[in-house]
Amino acid sequence: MRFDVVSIFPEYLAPLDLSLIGKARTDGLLELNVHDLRTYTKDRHRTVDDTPYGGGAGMVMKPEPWAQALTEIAETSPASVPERKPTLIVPSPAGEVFTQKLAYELSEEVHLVFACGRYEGIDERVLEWAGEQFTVRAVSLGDYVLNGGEVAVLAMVEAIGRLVPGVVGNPESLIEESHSDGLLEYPVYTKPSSWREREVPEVLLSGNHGKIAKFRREHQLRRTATRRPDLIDALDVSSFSKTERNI
Ligand SMILES: OB(O)c1ccc2cc[nH]c2c1
Repeated sequence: MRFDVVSIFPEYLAPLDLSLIGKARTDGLLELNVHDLRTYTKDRHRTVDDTPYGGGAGMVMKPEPWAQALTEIAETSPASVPERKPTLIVPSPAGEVFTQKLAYELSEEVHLVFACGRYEGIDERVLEWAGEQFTVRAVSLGDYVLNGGEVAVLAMVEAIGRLVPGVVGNPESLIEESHSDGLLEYPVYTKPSSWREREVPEVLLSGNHGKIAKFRREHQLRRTATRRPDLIDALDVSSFSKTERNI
């Protein structure tokens, strides 16, 4: 999987040199190229923004530097072959919401390109123009607004990259995590079994794997129903036991 990120703050992406994603890059499982948008400006002030047509507060990112940067990336893309285009992800509060389902879908791609907007956003014509060379998707982390796309890209690259085979050492750990089965994950405990007068649930010390699995499933359902009732509505409960349906 190759990632390319274009930003006016390339140093914002430095955390992707660390930990799991950093090791996957060293091991050759992931490739990450970060590009400074100002490299693709032509004026002495390296201008990337200008005032909005129609008036209004703030500035808008000029289209031409983006076209230069994205064209260069597309020309070297492993996905720029007949019947296949690289995917261009544009973080935006006006985008589809990023979910674990979308992370899995995108982890199947060979080349993801991220365009980090700043100011009031990128000239809309860039997203229209880019559709010739890319599959373009505007994506939001959630219903709140950041100051630019970089933080969203950090989250998405980690969420997507960790799903690429070989990146996470034990793939089984991807199975029982939140959202992998539509539910939130169960509570976890470790030593000591008694801590500040709080005990680990007895069943987890029993060695009875059937009872442990039942305990964990019930806590997944209870936690999801309490914290994210919206996820319950989306579940296919036809496989649930009578007890599970009444939690
Ligand atoms: O909240 B966001 O995901 C986001 C993304 C891009 C820009 C550009 C200016 N503000 C932004 C916010």
